[in-house]
Amino acid sequence: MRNYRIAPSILSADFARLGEEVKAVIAAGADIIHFDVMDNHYVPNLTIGPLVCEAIRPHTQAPIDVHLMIKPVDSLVPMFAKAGANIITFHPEASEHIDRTLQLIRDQGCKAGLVFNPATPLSYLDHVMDKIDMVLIMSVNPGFGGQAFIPEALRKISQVRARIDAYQAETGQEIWLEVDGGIKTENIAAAAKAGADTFVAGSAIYGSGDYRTTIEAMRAQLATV
Ligand SMILES: O=C(CO)[C@@H](O)[C@H](O)COP(=O)(O)O
Ligand SMILES: [Fe+2]
Repeated sequence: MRNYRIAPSILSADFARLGEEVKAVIAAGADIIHFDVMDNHYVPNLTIGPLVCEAIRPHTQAPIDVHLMIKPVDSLVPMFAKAGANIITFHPEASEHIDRTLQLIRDQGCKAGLVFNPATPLSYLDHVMDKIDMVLIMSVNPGFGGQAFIPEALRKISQVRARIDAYQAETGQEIWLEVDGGIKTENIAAAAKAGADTFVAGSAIYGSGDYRTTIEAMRAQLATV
């Protein structure tokens, strides 16, 4: 069995009690905090920035996984690194110089990743695998929590899994494969079977009455893969 990681998206948390909400999901068995940044430009929604990242940082030792849905990208990277981000991912269409942005994230001491919308081609991976710590496959179009999982994402996850395994065999470099959007207890095993190892879930966890029960149910599903 792979080493699976569950990453609740705080987009569906109670923003008035964000520190407690972050602690609660980690205490309930989650591994990573997923932090969705939207700019009302690259995506049609507006969320949170580095100040909020800095505010939640003292509330957990778990990695903070910052998903940037913003354009341009580079100016905010050092601000999020300073605010305590551990992983920073961005959408390749939103960066003028993808290699430079990946390097900038690593230079700031964070893990770097590329995010693929449902219609974004995987060819963006072609010449930058050496600078990538995580690939994030969107299983919804970015911008909102609570959307339905797009099944075609499974095929894309399988294709990325094959690329990662081949690259890892050749170089030894570890690359995580995250899936984001519409992940629930009912479909998490399918995403794992396709090759994902890190699972973002916002509404399915924060919208459930009992975070621990939901995370345990997800892990039980992962144990069947
Ligand atoms: O990046 C995004 C949406 O753009 C996600 O991280 C969502 O916040 C996940 O929410 P659910 O689909 O799990 O409710
Ligand atoms: Fe996200």
